[in-house]
Amino acid sequence: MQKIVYPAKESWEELLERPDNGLEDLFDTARGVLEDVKRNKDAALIKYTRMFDGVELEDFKVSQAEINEACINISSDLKEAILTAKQNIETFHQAQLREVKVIETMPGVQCWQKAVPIEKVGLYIPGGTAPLFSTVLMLAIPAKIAGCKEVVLCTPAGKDGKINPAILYAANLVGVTKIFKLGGIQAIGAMAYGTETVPSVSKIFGPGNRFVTAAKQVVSLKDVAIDMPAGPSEVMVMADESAEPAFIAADLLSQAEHGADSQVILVTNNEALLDKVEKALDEQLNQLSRKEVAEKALDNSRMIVLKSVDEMLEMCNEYAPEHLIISMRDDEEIGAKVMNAGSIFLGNYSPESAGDYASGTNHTLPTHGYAKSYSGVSTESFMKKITYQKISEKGIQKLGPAIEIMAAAEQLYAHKNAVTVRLQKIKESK
Ligand SMILES: NC(=O)c1ccc[n+]([C@@H]2O[C@H](COP(=O)([O-])OP(=O)(O)OC[C@H]3O[C@@H](n4cnc5c(N)ncnc54)[C@H](O)[C@@H]3O)[C@@H](O)[C@H]2O)c1
Ligand SMILES: N[C@H](CO)Cc1c[nH]c[nH+]1
Ligand SMILES: [Zn+2]
Repeated sequence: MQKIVYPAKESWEELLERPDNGLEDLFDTARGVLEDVKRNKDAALIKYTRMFDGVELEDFKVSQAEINEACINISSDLKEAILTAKQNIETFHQAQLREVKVIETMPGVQCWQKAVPIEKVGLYIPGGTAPLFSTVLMLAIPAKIAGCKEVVLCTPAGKDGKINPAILYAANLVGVTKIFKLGGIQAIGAMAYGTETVPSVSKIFGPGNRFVTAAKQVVSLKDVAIDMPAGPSEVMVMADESAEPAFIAADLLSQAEHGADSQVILVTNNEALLDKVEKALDEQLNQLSRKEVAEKALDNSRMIVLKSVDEMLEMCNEYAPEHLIISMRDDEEIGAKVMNAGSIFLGNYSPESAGDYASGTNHTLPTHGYAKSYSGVSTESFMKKITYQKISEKGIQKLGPAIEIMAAAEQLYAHKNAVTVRLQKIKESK
């Protein structure tokens, strides 16, 4: 990991650059594949699954027999752990449902807003390098709490043509049964446009690699809504002298092992930490099965020493990390000043992995600086809001003249008349 001490402000932008994942070229690739899936449906899915996943498949739908078999093959320890996570994620996401509140903006003018579920949603579960069954919980639980009627799940099959049993177990546990063996751009195309076997949906959720992220962005331009661009994982650790170097190294590696295009950044006001963290990284790297992937991600990564906590905050807000760990004495006070981050972990005992799996918060989060403008997935992401209003005779008498004047000023006389005819009727009835 590159070490940088007291960088000049002018160099920050360059320092904080994400690894170039060639997204521009990817958009062209994605467009081509998506067009083909739209036109040739299942035939295109067969072709691209062979081409990109190296799997020969005729039927993408996972059968109930496959789900049942997967459930038998999960150890009781893993089942128990998944249940703990499920409970916490349910508790946190259930609490996000809001009550409908009727607001009287003026006498006789009542307005309210009701959230209703998006009826058909598609969940993408990454499976290229690691089968992220935890993502099933993160997406399907809020979808069910929101009340979505149709939940479609796509995830790539392994070379044996099978889906990892833990993904099927988690899906079955939360009541998702429309599961398809599809990954990458073709999975996004199938859910966006529908094919002979895969139903189309109104909104697509889920993280994924750069191909998946590019495809989601392309289909979102006109065909279907998406949650957000949730690409290669990243973490920023803000640390002072109270931080534990071994914990920092572990947290950096936890996101580095996701992929070679992940990025991890340490920002500190304590220069002495750098060597200690570097040593801990070397020790811990050797114990990882995904050492090579993590090493590549560390090449994209930096340790930066800044002069003050204010500068550290400024850098964090400029970078807008997907995950932010604050291992500092005043963690809560500093955390309250953060404007741009997907999810924040406070103190020495809140590892980022807790949010990835089981504390209850959602791990589907905006990456690549999108935390400046997007939130992570929540129950609300699976809902849309409808506003209602009910205006009484008294209400339209009070509000009507303002509407008439504004409509006339915009020269929209039919708008004005919709009020005028009502006011006249009230006058005549008196
Ligand atoms: N931001 C978040 O919330 C979040 C959460 C979890 C995971 N992630 C990220 O998700 C990603 C998961 O990536 P993954 O690769 O393991 O799984 P994936 O399922 O996202 O991608 C695998 C698919 O990519 C397609 N693909 C591979 N090479 C291709 C090529 N050359 N051309 C076209 N398509 C190709 C294949 O069809 C394959 O099925 C990681 O980058 C991880 O960091 C992000
Ligand atoms: N850290 C990932 C989000 O960037 C989520 C995840 C799933 N499993 C492990 N981690
Ligand atoms: Zn993770």
